[in-house]
Amino acid sequence: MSVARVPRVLSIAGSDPSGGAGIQADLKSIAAMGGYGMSAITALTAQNTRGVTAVHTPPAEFLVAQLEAIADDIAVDAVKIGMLADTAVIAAVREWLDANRPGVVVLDPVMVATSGDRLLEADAEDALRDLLTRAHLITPNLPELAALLAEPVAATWGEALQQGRRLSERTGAAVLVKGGHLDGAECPDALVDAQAVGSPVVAEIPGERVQTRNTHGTGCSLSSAIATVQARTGDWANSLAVVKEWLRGALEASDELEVGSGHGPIHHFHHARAAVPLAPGEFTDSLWESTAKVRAEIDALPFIAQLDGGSLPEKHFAYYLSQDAMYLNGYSRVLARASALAPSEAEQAFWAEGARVCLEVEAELHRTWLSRHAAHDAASSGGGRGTGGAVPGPVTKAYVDHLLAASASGSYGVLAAAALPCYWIYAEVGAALHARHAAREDRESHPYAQWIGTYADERFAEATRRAISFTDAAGRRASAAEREAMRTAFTSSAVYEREFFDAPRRFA
Ligand SMILES: Nc1ncnc2c1ncn2[C@@H]1O[C@H](COP(=O)(O)OP(=O)(O)O)[C@@H](O)[C@H]1O
Ligand SMILES: Cc1ncc(COP(=O)(O)O)c(N)n1
Repeated sequence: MSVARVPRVLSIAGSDPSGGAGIQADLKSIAAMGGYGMSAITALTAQNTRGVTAVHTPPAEFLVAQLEAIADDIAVDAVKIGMLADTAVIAAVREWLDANRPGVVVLDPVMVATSGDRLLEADAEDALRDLLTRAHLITPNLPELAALLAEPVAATWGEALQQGRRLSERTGAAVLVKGGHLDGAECPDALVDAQAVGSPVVAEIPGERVQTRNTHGTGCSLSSAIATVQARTGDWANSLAVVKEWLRGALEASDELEVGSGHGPIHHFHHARAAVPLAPGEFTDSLWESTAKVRAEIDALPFIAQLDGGSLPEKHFAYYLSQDAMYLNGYSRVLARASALAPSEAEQAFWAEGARVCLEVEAELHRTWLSRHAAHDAASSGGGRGTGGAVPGPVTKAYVDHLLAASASGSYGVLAAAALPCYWIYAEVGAALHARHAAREDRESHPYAQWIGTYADERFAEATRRAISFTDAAGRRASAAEREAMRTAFTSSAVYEREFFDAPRRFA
């Protein structure tokens, strides 16, 4: 069999205006699998995720006109057949298939929608049985498999495979037996071909059931996707494996779509999300989201509770301040590097100002806080200018090394993402501490009242908003790989933020 690089795949099916099933699902699935999609519409439905309210079937001659227009001009590598509505439509499709004999014909014997509405007139079932012999692969769900055989619906997977073999025997086509309607946590699929040498079960792919209501159009999507991959690769078992993995991702990502209140559609392009332009704020929101666990751990640290309640040992506070001063010195150099790499003057000025402020705050720490803390001086080991004599603790050293490595990466985006948690997490932790403090009756006598007062700095809050917005813009410009490197840099810094708050307890 010849294979097509971009297979031209024709869907002969009904329209679902809500976009989740029918030709709309087929065109998305064909494109998602790398094919060029076309559609000849058999019938129009009025439906949404809750059900079908009306069906209009145009005269079969108009379907014939569509099919002829396509075949006159375009080579068709694969055909997927879905909703057929009535006997006149089935006859038109049968004649077209007999005249054109496409290399891949996948037939999804659509009878009843997920919502329970009929999509094939009851008197057309015999005509559909006859059409099955023209297909290479038939993809019934369990109720359709049973209806085509005029048998009860299979209660077990073993029974379903037996029914698949019987349908394959009767039609000469391979049957994809689908486990979507089974009870339980498993959702297997199997390719059954009565003419195969050895076992009729040519391939069986186990699958875990994805917990979601969004299964509208899974059968349509599966059948058109498998037709496309088959036209590309010429290997049914491999096509099923590829499509099943894609379908699992599409079901898992379906909640992102927020379409309708019933059985929603699947996310056909879940695998291409990295190629979609990001909305403003979307990237940094997702960075923030991916550090939710670390931030919850920070909120639960004894250091935060003790600073809040006033019981933080002075030795811990002094250690924290002296490490903060040393950190700020390194951080200032890192921000200066961000300024040097910045793609715009606004960003260049912003990071340079950040670098200057760090040195100012460091000096202020020495002038006011650190000079008062004898514990800090006792812990110092003499020497280094700008650090008050103390040496960087293990966390300070590791955090600054991580930031310096990000600045050596040469990527402005990675460096901005690495620098951001120090603004963002510190601002959030400080704002929460400050809000709780402001609500206290006894705040005048709180031993750390003055320090907690420094957390309500509107200039720092504004700088944080700008750092977020610059990092977000860098993320939007970045390639998928650079964005991943930015995420790694950001989440590592968030972990160092946690370790930094916890360091006094461990090392003071
Ligand atoms: N909740 C689910 N989790 C994982 N796969 C599913 C789920 N529901 C359906 N599938 C898969 O979707 C495809 C369509 O299955 P099925 O629901 O049986 O057919 P239909 O959509 O035609 O009723 C099959 O590959 C099946 O295994
Ligand atoms: C036009 C049209 N065709 C097919 C289906 C079946 O959908 P499902 O794949 O959920 O069984 C549908 N609901 N509408």
